[in-house]
Amino acid sequence: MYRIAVLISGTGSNLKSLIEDSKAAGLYEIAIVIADRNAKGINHASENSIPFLVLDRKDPLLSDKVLDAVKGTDLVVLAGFLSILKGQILKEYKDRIINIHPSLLPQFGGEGMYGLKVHEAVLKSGKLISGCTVHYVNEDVDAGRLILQSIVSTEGATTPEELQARVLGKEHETLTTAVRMLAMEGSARGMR
Ligand SMILES: Nc1nc2c(c(=O)[nH]1)N[C@@H](CN(C=O)c1ccc(C(=O)N[C@@H](CCC(=O)O)C(=O)O)cc1)CN2
Ligand SMILES: NCC(=O)N[C@@H]1O[C@H](COP(=O)([O-])[O-])[C@@H](O)[C@H]1O
Repeated sequence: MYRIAVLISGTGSNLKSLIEDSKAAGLYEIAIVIADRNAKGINHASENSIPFLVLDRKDPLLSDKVLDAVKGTDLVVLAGFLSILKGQILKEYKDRIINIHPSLLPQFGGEGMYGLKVHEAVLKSGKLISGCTVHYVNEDVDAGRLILQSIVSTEGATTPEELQARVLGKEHETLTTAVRMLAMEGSARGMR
């Protein structure tokens, strides 16, 4: 079975959709959930008997502790994870860490661009469309190869919260689709 680790920092709605999809699809299982703070989303793990680990985002060894915890998994999924990964994990898990970002990268990404800040910037820009992006993770924030994008209209969205809610709904289907694709590809490779 294709095993994934899911990393969170917040409410975990993307984690929740991955938990539901893993049960529905049977293509992958969530081996561990890791938070870099006492995130509400941990409740989704505990309610589904999924092992979880809470780390400290201020810990200089955070990335190394994440690497230790994800060993044995096939894919690491950053689902609202707000710490920047550094060092050995990026080498050992090259092309095996993905992230979901709430804009159409390369626009509105990079250091400092997370959560509502992204949607504020999109609305301020006057763009008629926004969306979300699943991409590979490398040492440069939000600069890895794109995997999947989904588009939403910004029409009628007057607050960042309204746009966030619209984009978040698309994130759930986009992230689960991307994970299914990688799980099928990984399982097929493993069969060769
Ligand atoms: N090596 C990488 N690590 C991470 C990436 C990445 O592409 N490469 N993506 C981020 C997720 N992300 C956008 O999708 C992102 C997350 C956080 C930040 C940011 O500026 N964070 C603040 C701290 C915020 C907090 O802890 O509350 C900061 O670092 O000062 C930007 C983009 C995940 N990791
Ligand atoms: N740059 C990273 C970033 O902004 N990630 C965003 O954090 C939210 C987490 O929501 P969730 O905890 O409900 O899944 C999501 O909107 C995700 O795109």
